[in-house]
Amino acid sequence: MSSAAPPVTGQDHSGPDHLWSVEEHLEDILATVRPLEPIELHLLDAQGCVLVEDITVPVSLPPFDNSSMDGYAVRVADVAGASEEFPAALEVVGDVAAGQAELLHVGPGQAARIMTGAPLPPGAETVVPVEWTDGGLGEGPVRGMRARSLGPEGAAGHVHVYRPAEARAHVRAKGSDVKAGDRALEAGTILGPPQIGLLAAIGRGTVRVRPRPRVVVLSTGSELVQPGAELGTGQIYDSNSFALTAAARDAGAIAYRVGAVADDAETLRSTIEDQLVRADLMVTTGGVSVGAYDVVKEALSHVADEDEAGSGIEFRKLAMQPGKPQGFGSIGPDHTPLLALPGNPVSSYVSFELFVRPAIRALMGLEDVHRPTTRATLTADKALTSPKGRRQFLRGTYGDGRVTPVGGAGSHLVAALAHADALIVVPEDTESVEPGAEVEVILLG
Ligand SMILES: Nc1nc2c(c(=O)[nH]1)N[C@H]1C(S)=C(S)[C@@H](COP(=O)(O)OP(=O)(O)OC[C@H]3O[C@@H](n4cnc5c(N)ncnc54)[C@H](O)[C@@H]3O)O[C@H]1N2
Ligand code: MOO
Repeated sequence: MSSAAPPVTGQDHSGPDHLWSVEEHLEDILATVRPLEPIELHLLDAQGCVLVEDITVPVSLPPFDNSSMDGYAVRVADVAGASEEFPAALEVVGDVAAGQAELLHVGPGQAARIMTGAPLPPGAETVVPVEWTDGGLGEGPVRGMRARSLGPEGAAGHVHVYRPAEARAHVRAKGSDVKAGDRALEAGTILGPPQIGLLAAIGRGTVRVRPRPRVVVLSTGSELVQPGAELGTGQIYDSNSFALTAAARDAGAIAYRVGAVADDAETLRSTIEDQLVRADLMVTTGGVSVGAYDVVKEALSHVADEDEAGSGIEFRKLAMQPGKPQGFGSIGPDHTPLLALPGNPVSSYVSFELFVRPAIRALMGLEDVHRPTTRATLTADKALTSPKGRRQFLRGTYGDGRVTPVGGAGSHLVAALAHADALIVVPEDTESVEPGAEVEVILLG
């Protein structure tokens, strides 16, 4: 609709017709949003969070030499040259099980039955797997040990060993994983399942991380009905608050969905005030364009705290499609950032991906706040068209270096959005893209 060129940073943004570029709006948001203060969290509560401390290993892993096989702990010389024809016959002095505190001593001509993970008993130099022995049964090689409850005699008597073993075979050395004093994890690490596993393995119960931001999602519109209820004339189901709450969780936030608020400025203002207590970031949808019932704009245009420079919500137009009308600023005593997204479902989702997701990830202290992008060859029946001066984000499916549009450009097309896994980016100065052309693609993961 507009032929305005993408604005240049530093130019006057004050005019109502000024179109902000996607980058300018995002820069503005990211300049405002600061990482949350670190807190100490239990390991599972810290999943997905950024570590803010270096973690040093207090105790080596493994903490002691232990067996990697169920078998017999023996001396190397006692099994040297052993074969099926000429097995080594050893006296079994007992069992060493994982977690057993009292250790047997293995002397010359002796063997201790040992379980995976159990400490190598003093005197023993190596482990022969049970499959290389007769398991004490005297009937040739066995496939495993009999359960202790079924065959308690297995911990005594004699065992025939059919193969030799080198020193420390099937032995996991103390400290072979990490040593006491080593750096286990560095500050800045994102705690995924393996990192949480390592922290637990070295005995850490809690860690200092930046917490997940609490994001409150609130939709507006008197036409909106909660899914599951009956639709009246002129009503539609509230899908935005569900999509965006899910998207906020997917981005790493603890997200709270507030049911749709009717188009009444006073109700909206008080609902937002009530919600501020549990919000590190507020997201609203709808009510930001130029209609007579565009209540978000009406309610939030004048919330600036006169004592605090820079507070308040500013409504602006962006050189993008969908997602042209946007509001951004801070609100309440703690200057909680608030993003007011347009109501059209695809517009709100695309806006979330471009602006809210990076804000959530910045609050988490993540370095890389953006979705991955790639270049792909456009597969389509006909050329794509895009309004001049607006960066267009079309929905598509991506695979094998190719991207195919799904549905059209309409910002009401939720079904097509549900079948897309990528956004096709058509730059501001491009009005048409031919099939076979290379395009930029944002991968939605
Ligand atoms: N005269 C003009 N009209 C419009 C303009 C404009 O520049 N001049 N901009 C258009 C664009 S672009 C957009 S985007 C929308 C944004 O409108 P609002 O943010 O005020 O959103 P609403 O009017 O409240 O709703 C728009 C549309 O989306 C549906 N909607 C809203 N909330 C939900 C929800 N939670 N779940 C599902 N669907 C929702 C709503 O029913 C409307 O159909 O303005 C254009 N108009
Ligand atoms: O720009 Mo609106 O967000 O197209 O639908």
